[in-house]
Amino acid sequence: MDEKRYQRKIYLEDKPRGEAVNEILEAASLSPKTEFIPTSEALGRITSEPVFAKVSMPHFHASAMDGVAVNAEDTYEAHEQRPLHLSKGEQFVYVDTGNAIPQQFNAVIMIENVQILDDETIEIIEPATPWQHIRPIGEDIVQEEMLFPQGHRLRPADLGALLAAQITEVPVAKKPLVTIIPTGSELIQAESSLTSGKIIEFNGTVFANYIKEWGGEPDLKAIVRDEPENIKKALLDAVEVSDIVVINAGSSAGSKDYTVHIIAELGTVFTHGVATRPGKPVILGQINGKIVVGVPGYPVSAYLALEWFVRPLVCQYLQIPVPKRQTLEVKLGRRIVSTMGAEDFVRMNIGYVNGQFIANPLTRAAGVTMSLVRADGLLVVSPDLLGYEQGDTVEIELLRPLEEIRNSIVFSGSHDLTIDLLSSQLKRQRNDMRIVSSHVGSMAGVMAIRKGEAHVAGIHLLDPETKEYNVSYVKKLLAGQEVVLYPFLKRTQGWIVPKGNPLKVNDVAGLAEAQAEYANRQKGAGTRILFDLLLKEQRISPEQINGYDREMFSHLSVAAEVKGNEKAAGLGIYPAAKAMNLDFIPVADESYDLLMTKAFFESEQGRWLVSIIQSEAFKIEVDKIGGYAVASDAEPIYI
Ligand SMILES: Nc1nc2c(c(=O)[nH]1)N[C@H]1C(S)=C(S)[C@@H](COP(=O)(O)OP(=O)(O)OC[C@H]3O[C@@H](n4cnc5c(N)ncnc54)[C@H](O)[C@@H]3O)O[C@H]1N2
Ligand code: MOO
Repeated sequence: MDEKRYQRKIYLEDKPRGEAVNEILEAASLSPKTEFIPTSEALGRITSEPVFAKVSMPHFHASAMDGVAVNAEDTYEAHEQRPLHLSKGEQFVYVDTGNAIPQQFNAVIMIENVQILDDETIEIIEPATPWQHIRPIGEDIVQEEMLFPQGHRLRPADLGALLAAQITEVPVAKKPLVTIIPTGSELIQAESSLTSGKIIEFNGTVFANYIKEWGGEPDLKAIVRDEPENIKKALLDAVEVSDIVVINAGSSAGSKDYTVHIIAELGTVFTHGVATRPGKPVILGQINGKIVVGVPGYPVSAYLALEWFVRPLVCQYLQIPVPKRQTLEVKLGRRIVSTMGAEDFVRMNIGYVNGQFIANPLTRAAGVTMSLVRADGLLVVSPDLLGYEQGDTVEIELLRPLEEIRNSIVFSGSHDLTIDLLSSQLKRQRNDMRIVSSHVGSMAGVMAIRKGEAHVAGIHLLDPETKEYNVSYVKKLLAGQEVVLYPFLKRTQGWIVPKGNPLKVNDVAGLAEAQAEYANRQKGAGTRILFDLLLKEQRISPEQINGYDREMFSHLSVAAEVKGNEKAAGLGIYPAAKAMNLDFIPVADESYDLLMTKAFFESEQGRWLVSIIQSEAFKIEVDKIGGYAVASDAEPIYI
C-alpha cells in the first residue's frame, strides 16, 4: 500500500461552523425526487407536491343523527299545542347516522324528538329547519381542495384525511440514501470477542438511527480497515449510489488518518477542521458531485458533527427546515470555561431544585458516550465568550422533555450501588419520576445541598475526633439551613485486592511496605477521608503510598483498577469487590446517610423516596448484593 503518499496532516483549520455548512449546502444543491407510496405506510413522510382531494367527504348528503329524514316545509305547522302527524315513505323515512338522505328530503329530526304512533305514523311537536342534522356534501373535504401543500410531514390524522379523499397512494419525497462507512483497523463488531486495543463499532448504528429519525435512508457498511486502497474503494462505491456519504474516524492527525487526502485526491475538500469543541476535526468534501462528510471518531464529536452537517443535507433533500430544539433558561451551578474563537458544546444535567432549574456540566471528554445518554441539555457557548460564571442565567437546548427534567430527583454526593436499586424501584412505583445521580463525593454532595443544586446527597463522612459519621459535618457546613439527615445504610469498607491477596495487604502499613499500586479516591470522598485517617493513625505519610495521587471517582472504578493487576489495591465497599470477583478485607463499618433539605424531605417526591427505602422489595434487592444493612424504621435527624 502506498501509505507514504498520505502524509500526516498536523494543522487543522478553525472554520466557523455556519460557513462550513453553507458551503456544502450550496455545493450539494440536493433536491427531492418523488415516489408514490401506499397512504397507509406514509406516516412521517414528507409530501413532495401539493395533494388534492379526489372525492368529497361526505360525497352525498348524510344524516348526522339517528332519526327521521323529512322535508322541512312539511313540518312548519308543528307546535306543542298542535302536534303534527307525518306518514312513512311519503313524509318521512327512518335514517341512521351516516345514511344517505333520499333526494326528496332536506332535514333530519332526532329520534328523541319523535313520537312513534304506529308502524306508519309519527308525531312531532316542533318544526325542522332546512338542513338541520345533515352533513352536506363536502362538509369535511371538498373534491379538488388542496389537502396538503408540499413539504408537509404526514401524521396519523393526515393519513385518515388522505384515505377519506380516496387518495390511496401519496407522492412523497424519496428518502435520501446516506451511506455510512465506519473506518478503523481497531474496530470490531459487538459480537466479536474483545482483546486489548480493539474497540466495538457502535457509531455506525448511532448514525443509522439518527438518519432514520431525520427522514433519511441509512446504509451502514461493514468496517473498513485503515488502508488507503480500502477507504478509496469504499468511498467510490458509496458516491456511485448514495445521495450523501458519511465516513467515520480517521479525520484527525493520526498516522493512519488518510481520509482527507483520499477525498482531496478523488474530489474536493472544502473544510478540514471547524471552530467547535468538541468536533473540530471534521472533513467536508465532494466526490463525483456527492457530499462526503468525514466525522471524527470520538462518539460525542461524531454525533454532534452528524447533526451539524448531515442533518441539514437531509433536510435540504426533503425541502424542510432544520428543526430547532426547545430551549430552557437555567442557572449555572458551576463555572464553565470555554475556548475563545471556537463554539463550545457542553453536555449538561438539569435539576429542578427549590423552584428553579439548575444546570451543571457533565464531562467534557468527547469519548464518553454515557455523557450523551445522561445529558438533559446542551449549552452552546459562542466563540466570542470565554465561558460563564457560576450563577449566570443561560439558555440551554433541551435533549429531554421538560416534564421529565422537572420530575427528576437530583442525587448528589457519594457513589453507592444501592442508589441504582433505589432508582429502579422508584421507577417501578412511579414511572413519571426518576433519580439522576452524579457521583461527586460526600463533601461535594453536602455543598450541593448547601447551594440548592441537589435534592438528596449520599454521604459517609467520618469525624476523626468523635469517630461519628456525618452529623458534625452537616452541623458545621449547613448551619442555619433546615436539613434532614436520613439514616440509610450501614456498610463495610475494606481493602479491595486481587483474588488470594497476593501482596498480603491488611492495613496501610502493609500497603506501604509491599509498595502496592494503590487506587485512591478523589479529595472529599468519604473513602478518601477514611484512608487519610488510617494513614494518620498509623503514622504513614501519603508519599509512602504508591499511587496516592491517582484518584478514582467511584468504588467500581477502584475495583476495575484492581482487577487484572496483581500488584494493585484499593479501599472501598464490599459489593464493588464482589462485582469484580476480587477479595475483600474488612476495615471499618460506616454509616451512609441521605442528606436532604427539609422542604424536599416533606415534598411528594421526598415521601416517595422514603417509602421506597422502607419497602420490603427494596430491602430484598439490597440483601441480594450483600455487605449492607438497610436501617429499618429509621428516624430522620432534623438539623
Ligand atoms: N495530535 C492530535 N490528536 C488528536 C487531535 C488533534 O487535533 N491532534 N484531535 C483529537 C480529536 S478532537 C478527536 S475528535 C479525535 C478524532 O479522531 P479521528 O477522527 O481521527 O478518529 P480515530 O482516531 O480513528 O478515533 C478516535 C476514537 O474513536 C473511536 N472510534 C472510531 N470509530 C468508531 C466507531 N465507529 N464506533 C465507536 N468508536 C469509534 C476510536 O476507536 C478511537 O478511540 O482525534 C483526537 N486526536
Ligand atoms: O474535537 Mo474532538 O471532537 O474535541 O473531541
